[in-house]
Amino acid sequence: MRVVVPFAAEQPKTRLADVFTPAERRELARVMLDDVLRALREAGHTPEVLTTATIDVNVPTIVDDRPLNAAVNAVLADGSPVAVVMADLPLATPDAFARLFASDADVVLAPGRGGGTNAFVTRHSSFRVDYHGASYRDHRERAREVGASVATIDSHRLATDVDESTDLVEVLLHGTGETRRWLEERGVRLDTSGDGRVGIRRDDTTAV
Ligand SMILES: Nc1nc2c(ncn2[C@@H]2O[C@H](COP(=O)(O)OP(=O)(O)OP(=O)(O)O)[C@@H](O)[C@H]2O)c(=O)[nH]1
Ligand SMILES: C[C@H](OP(=O)(O)O)C(=O)O
Repeated sequence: MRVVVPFAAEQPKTRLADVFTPAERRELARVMLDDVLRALREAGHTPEVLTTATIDVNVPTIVDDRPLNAAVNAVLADGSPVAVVMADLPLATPDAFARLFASDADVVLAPGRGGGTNAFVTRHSSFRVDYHGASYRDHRERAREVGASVATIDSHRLATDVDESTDLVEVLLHGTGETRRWLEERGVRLDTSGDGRVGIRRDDTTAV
């Protein structure tokens, strides 16, 4: 099955502007992409990157500068089974991906924290994406509308996409790949000083 990884190459991770400079956000996006590609390869897949601009990466790329939905739906228009896996899932492991691919439902969804769709498999030629907002809920409805059977994968590792600074807590606690190392090298640390949830701070800046 084709496995396609959408990647915003140019101004990624804008919701992390309170923690990282634009250059750091590009680096972070790339190191997360590399972690995802490594886990997919170790799970036995041959991923392709669907990127908004040319990047130097040792897997096949499709360059498409249209918005996310248009670019992914152009891939789905082929009608063949395909998996779409977001590039910002640094906790993803081969075992977590194996669960995604093990289900034989027509549409298999891995929801993200906060309502998104972090990965899916479709074996139904009419299924199309409608990302943003509560896209997990929207994708379930879309799948049902086209008569597809639907399964949901309950996985902390696949549900953890890195959008906001609080998501970095999960990477520092549970990461096993390069993204955790990259964060630690840049002085990103757990902040356990508060009474409530653990946060993050940077050694070289004020707490965030
Ligand atoms: N090909 C493609 N991929 C995209 C596009 N927008 C986002 N992505 C990818 O889709 C996944 C989820 O996107 P977001 O969480 O919105 O990531 P982002 O756009 O880098 O972050 P924000 O600027 O904070 O929204 C990530 O793998 C992105 O790299 C796009 O327009 N085209
Ligand atoms: C693309 C979007 O990602 P999020 O903004 O939820 O990370 C979604 O999954 O619908």
